[in-house]
Amino acid sequence: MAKILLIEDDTTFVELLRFFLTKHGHELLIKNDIKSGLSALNEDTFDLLLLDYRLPDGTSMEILNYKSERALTLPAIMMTTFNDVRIAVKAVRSGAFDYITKPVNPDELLMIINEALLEKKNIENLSSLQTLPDFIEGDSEEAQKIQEYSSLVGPTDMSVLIQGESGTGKEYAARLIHQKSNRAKNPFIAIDCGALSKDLAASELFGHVKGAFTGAIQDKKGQFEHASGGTLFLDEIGNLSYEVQVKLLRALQERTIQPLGSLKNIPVDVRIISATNEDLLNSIEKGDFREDLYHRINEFKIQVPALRDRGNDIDLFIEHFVKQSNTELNRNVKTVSTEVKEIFHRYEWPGNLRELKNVIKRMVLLSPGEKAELATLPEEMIAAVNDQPQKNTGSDIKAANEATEKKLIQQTLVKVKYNKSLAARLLNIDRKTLYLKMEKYGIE
Ligand SMILES: Nc1ncnc2c1ncn2[C@@H]1O[C@H](COP(=O)(O)OP(=O)(O)OP(=O)(O)O)[C@@H](O)[C@H]1O
Repeated sequence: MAKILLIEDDTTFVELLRFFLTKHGHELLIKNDIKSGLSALNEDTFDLLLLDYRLPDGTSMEILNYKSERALTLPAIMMTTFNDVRIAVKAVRSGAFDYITKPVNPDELLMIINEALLEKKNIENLSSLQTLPDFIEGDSEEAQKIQEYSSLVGPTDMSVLIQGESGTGKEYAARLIHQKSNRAKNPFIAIDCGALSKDLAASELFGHVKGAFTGAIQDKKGQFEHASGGTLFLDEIGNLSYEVQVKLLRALQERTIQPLGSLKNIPVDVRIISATNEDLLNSIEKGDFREDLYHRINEFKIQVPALRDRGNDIDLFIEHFVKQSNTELNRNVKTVSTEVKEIFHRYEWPGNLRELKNVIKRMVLLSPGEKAELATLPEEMIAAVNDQPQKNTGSDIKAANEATEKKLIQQTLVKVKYNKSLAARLLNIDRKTLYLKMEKYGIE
């Protein structure tokens, strides 16, 4: 049983949810707008948030922001209309556990709630998952490179920077590196820097002593100390404030930390793996990210490819996620129809593997038989594919162009012995564009 805060203004729908969720043993507190929702959140503790996106006094992004600022760990599920799916993806990036589109399928909602509660429990019980269940390697050249690089860099103590779009598997890659390291038996602690408020980030990383700031009622160890002997995974590192970046740099250089409010230097032995889905070089140019820290965390870079750039790896993931969903949902889907497969291959997957996993779970849930049909896919996904210009199936022009471009850049760089100004001139592009492309293709 979970204590759920439901923030929704559609009274009929509220009644339906109240009936359904209490029938399944959950306790519900219902609020109809952001203002009353926030004060409920402030006054009481809940296990889960169920949020309607559009509310009379704004959108639920405000609730998600409040949750991040306070570093509240309770999972939030966003309910949106079909047209709001992009917003829903944004919500997930802003810390929502998942989203569900309206009209809500009650079984699907229950499934997501159960998953969210399970994940919350797992995080609370074990912030370091030592095993990587069901890891799919992939056959594409890019995927093989991740394996190869992880094996090479794993046993070293080098700081690794993992770049890739949201949901591509950056945390999975980080766990893989940890597993291949000599630290594998020690903790792997993942911190979502995007979800930490400016004020809490330093205390979360380095700890604090009693009285260090209002609300610091007792000493608290930071994650650097908890990860001792192991790996600290800093996800969305670009979101750390400048002040915390300075402290982090000092911790990495001196291998000691100073809890807030303390003068004591505590030695730490932690390997740092960071991840970002933004271009940190851009952030450096804008003055948002320190260049010295960038070089310190980027002793080795791994680029995790977007799902749309992984060629036929998608077929392996489809098979894998279908099997996983069959087990979780007690279904028996053995194949997907040709139409479904075509949509999967043509869709752009802005949310990458996480989105594919969610779409497949929904598809499996809605498939009573052995074959998953087109009607089980979200309508907006089919519409998005149908709006795209038809691709030349079998030969992906974008991928082919990018491969040619990458090869040309590599050949030119070798020819001019990595003189980038000369290479840029020969390639007829400016230096900045060359740097961006080298970054994009992982050319060192
Ligand atoms: N190699 C893999 N094999 C199987 N499943 C994977 C693999 N990589 C990622 N996944 C699945 O995809 C989901 C997204 O992966 P992950 O959380 O590592 O992505 P991310 O890039 O760190 O996301 P974000 O940018 O939001 O932090 C995970 O829940 C995991 O189930």
